[in-house]
Amino acid sequence: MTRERLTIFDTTLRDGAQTTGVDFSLADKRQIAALLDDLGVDYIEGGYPGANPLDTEFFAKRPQTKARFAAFGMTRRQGRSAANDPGVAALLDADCDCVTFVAKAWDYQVRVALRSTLEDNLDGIRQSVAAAVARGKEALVDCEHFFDGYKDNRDYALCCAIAAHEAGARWIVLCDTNGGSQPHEVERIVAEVARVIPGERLGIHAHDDTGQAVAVSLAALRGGVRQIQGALNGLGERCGNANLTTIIANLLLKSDYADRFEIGVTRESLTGLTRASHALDELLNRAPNRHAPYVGAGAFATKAGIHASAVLADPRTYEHVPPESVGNQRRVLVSDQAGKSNIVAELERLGLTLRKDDPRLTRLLEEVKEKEAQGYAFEGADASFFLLAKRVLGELPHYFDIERYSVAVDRRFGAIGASDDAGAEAIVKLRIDGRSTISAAEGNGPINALDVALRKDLGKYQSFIEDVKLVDYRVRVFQGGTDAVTRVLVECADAKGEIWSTVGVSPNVVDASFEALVDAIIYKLVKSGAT
Ligand SMILES: CC(=O)SCCNC(=O)CCNC(=O)[C@H](O)C(C)(C)COP(=O)(O)OP(=O)(O)OC[C@H]1O[C@@H](n2cnc3c(N)ncnc32)[C@H](O)[C@@H]1OP(=O)(O)O
Ligand SMILES: CC(=O)C(=O)O
Repeated sequence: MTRERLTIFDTTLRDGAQTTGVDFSLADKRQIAALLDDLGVDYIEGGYPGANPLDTEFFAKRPQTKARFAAFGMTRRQGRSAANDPGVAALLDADCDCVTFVAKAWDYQVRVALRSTLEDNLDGIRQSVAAAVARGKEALVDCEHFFDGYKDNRDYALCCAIAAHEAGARWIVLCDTNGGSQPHEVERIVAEVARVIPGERLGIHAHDDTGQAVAVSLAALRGGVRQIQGALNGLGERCGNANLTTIIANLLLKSDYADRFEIGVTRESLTGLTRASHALDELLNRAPNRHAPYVGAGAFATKAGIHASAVLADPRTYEHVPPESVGNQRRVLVSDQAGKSNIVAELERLGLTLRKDDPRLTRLLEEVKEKEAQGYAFEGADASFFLLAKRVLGELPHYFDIERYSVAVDRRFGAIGASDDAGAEAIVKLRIDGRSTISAAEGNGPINALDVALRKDLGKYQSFIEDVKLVDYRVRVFQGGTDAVTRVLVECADAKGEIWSTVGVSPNVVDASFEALVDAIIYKLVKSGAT
């Protein structure tokens, strides 16, 4: 059966720039465009030339993409002709393949927001589209508030869409701008519109204000649209746009869509989806959403013991698609919810083999549960779990003893006009092979000072840890109040790119940090084969 071609339109660089807390640089925009192009989307909406210097500069030297490159902006302002509107001129002059005009499609918005007449708005749509077509650009019209408008004044909303179509727009995009529409409404309305304008000219642009933008987009597809708009990781105004990361995976992996439709993203490039999603977060300096469908670290993570034992028998018992299909991976977590199956799986991932009937496994599981009850969390500290397992198995080499450490925090208040000065000093005393070493270090804070002092002189082991870098440090205080227990998670990396996490727990944040730092060093020594 031949499949119908479906068009994917990405607006990460335009609507995504309207996300609270997102502030793209020019370099970010270029990298994101390349990321999207590698993925295989059909259109990349680059931004709004003329609205701000960044977007104007971005369009002055457009990225070279296989995807069609779109400039976004509004239809001509009221009281002006399209030929005499600097905003429209900036769009027509922009180095792009197509222009997306945003146009009001709800009579109430025309009256209240534009303070214009219904006829002038229609004329603005016609003139703007015609001007783009005359300049040899493909035109798209985002019919803003289309669904709310349709429910309020069906005829006017349709007139806007028809005006765009008749003026020569390639795509008429029905927008759920306020994000309040329900999937069943959208499916019905799209099916009605598709009786007037062919579905292969219709698109959907949905916002996620009811948490249903993906469902709304897929409902619109069932209703008849053949273009889906969205943004990577669901970036966008307010609660975001339809999450293209999720939509693309659904379209390729769910047979209802995959059997009927073909998209530019291939099954092969789908295996880069998790990487692309995380690369975007990295550029934005945001932690990836662990719970994101398909690409989150938790999307294929199994915590419950009962699930783990089934997943080990056959992953399909608790996985709706194979994690590799989207470039993600299966994880079986170790925690107080674990059974022996979780432990066996995690040990195996860490390179340790233990049979399920080995009595040491029972001891290890008991230790895990006991430590978790004290506040440890091994789920995010695989290296500490590895060391615990090695200890229980009697396989952990003894490298050094810690005799003591101390830390002093110092703050000097400057004279008027001079700046304040804050810092910390730490001393760490170790015994290695019967010899005491004492190291002192300064740092910008107590943990930094301790970290530097601990790694300053490890005697014969020093060469094994030279390339260790602390890359993340997180503190969680639980049980409230000043007598609370503190959990510290530390993430380290080495020159080979290996990353490992350790945990420390104590009522004292410095002590918890020291425990996690020591585990991080011992893990590196074990992994390096130091004896
Ligand atoms: C649904 C969406 O997400 S649309 C996303 C739009 N994106 C953005 O707004 C981000 C970039 N925007 C901007 O930088 C600025 O708003 C600009 C440069 C476009 C315009 O700035 P200003 O000229 O200062 O106008 P301002 O933003 O205050 O108001 C928008 C104006 O456009 C008019 N307008 C809004 N939509 C349309 C439209 N589709 N067609 C014609 N005019 C429109 C409004 O009536 C208002 O007119 P007014 O200035 O006569 O009151
Ligand atoms: C065009 C657009 O971003 C919207 O209507 O939501």
